Amino acid sequence: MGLPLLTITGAAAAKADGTAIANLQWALEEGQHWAVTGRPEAAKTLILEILAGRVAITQGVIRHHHADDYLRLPSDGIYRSHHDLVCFVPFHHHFRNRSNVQAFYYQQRFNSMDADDADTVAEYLQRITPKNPVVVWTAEKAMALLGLALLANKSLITLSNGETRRLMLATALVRNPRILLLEHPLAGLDVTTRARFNDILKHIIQSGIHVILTSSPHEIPEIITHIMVVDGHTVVARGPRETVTLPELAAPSAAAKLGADFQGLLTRLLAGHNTPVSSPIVSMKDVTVIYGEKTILDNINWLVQPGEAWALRGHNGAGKSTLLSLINGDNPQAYKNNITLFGRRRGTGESIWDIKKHIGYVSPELHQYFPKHQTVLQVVLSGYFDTVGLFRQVTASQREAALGWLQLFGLDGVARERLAQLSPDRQRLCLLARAVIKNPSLLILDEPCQGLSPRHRDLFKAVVNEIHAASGTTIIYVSHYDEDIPSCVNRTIQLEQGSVTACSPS
Ligand SMILES: Nc1ncnc2c1ncn2[C@@H]1O[C@H](COP(=O)(O)OP(=O)(O)OP(=O)(O)O)[C@@H](O)[C@H]1O
Repeated sequence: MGLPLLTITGAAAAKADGTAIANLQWALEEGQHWAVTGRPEAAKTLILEILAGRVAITQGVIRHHHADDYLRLPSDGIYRSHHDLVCFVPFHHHFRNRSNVQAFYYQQRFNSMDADDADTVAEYLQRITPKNPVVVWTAEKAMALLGLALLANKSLITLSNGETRRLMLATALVRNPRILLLEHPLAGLDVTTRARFNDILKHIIQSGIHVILTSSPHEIPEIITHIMVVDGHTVVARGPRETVTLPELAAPSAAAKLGADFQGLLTRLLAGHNTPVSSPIVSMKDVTVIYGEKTILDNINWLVQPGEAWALRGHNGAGKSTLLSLINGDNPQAYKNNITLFGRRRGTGESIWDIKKHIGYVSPELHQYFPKHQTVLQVVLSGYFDTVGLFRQVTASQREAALGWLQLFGLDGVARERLAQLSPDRQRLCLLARAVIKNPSLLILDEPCQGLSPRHRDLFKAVVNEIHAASGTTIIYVSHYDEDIPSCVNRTIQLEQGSVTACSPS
């Protein structure tokens, strides 16, 4: 047997938020494909970041034998490094505009004019020049595998969350790596794509790529041959799949319960709730959204009464986020439609702030575009003002409430860290605290649990149940996973290709 592709001996690394890995010993042999599972989420990601060279190790050695032949190639004026053959697909993605000077902003996709400033899917993929001379994956082949061919001429900024996740994977393939690192590749994908994912991986693996991914224990794709289990700062088990005992799976709890200590804190935080709204929260009549030639929402009728809790469901690209953008004031097409929010018809002189003051909101897009330079405490406090970051003075009681929410979500120890220094799952918890802090009349939770550990997911579901019960808050909840949906959600609206295909109870 030849040398392993990769070896790690005695490696240690740490991040500012306390995430750390100590004494990592590991080898990747030819033909092996690994899942990193266990907890916390951030430590699993840290292992991928170490392998990707994104976080430097402070002890130990990593050897990249997989790149030995590549590094011996004539340089031809190209700077070669083993990094050229390792591709990391993080949970978050950052596309830039055509001139590469500016990151997108999060409402930009709903302003179709701005879409011209972005590459199309095909342009973006064709622009990638792999350094690896062995090219297996062209843009066309990657688009075909990931069901992106129909989206080839779409502007990047207009893609839905699930479509974007698929594009990120295609981007990595077109770089033709030998080792592909995938952070929670299934998150954000709809049920059908998740079911196909093992097949997608099979094609990738058959092309000679070695896959290492992070995963929850119950979602490890069949094709994965080896498992590494993380607990805290260390790897507690690793080896062939059949020999590794998986960490106990958190039972998906339909009605997760809060511990007694949290219960008292939450009751205090929910005291002094918003004044109940009597008119319908949302009334949509024949709502249609068209971009260019494409109808994104087609004649939608939907009535949401105060205190109702809805699941908004549908495949990737069905139109869920677009529908929500009409409610939270982010989409200018709301004016052309017959939409009444909180008793006031859209387009009758109200400002977007008049709408947003009633709404607490979180979504993958908000997370992706949220500026990360402010502190965790500032980010949570910004929820009072519906601004993306804090730009105002706050009162002592607002500050106290923010610290209370941070305590509830286990983030009080990092209140003064910048958001950027937190792992994505903790950033998400911070944005969830931001969404609920003002006790809004309407909570719009678009894939709120994406990237959370089962424990944090259950905590958040319990919080939502409690908010709904104690405050009569209206809830609209989007998720591709049944187990992510809190038990208080008892109504469903289903979208397919922009049309309502089911609404229950009707
Ligand atoms: N400005 C735009 N121009 C053209 N197409 C757009 C625009 N905005 C959204 N779309 C398209 O509309 C469709 C619906 O997108 P939307 O984000 O609402 O889907 P979604 O149901 O939220 O999907 P996901 O589950 O992946 O988040 C997608 O195919 C998307 O590419």
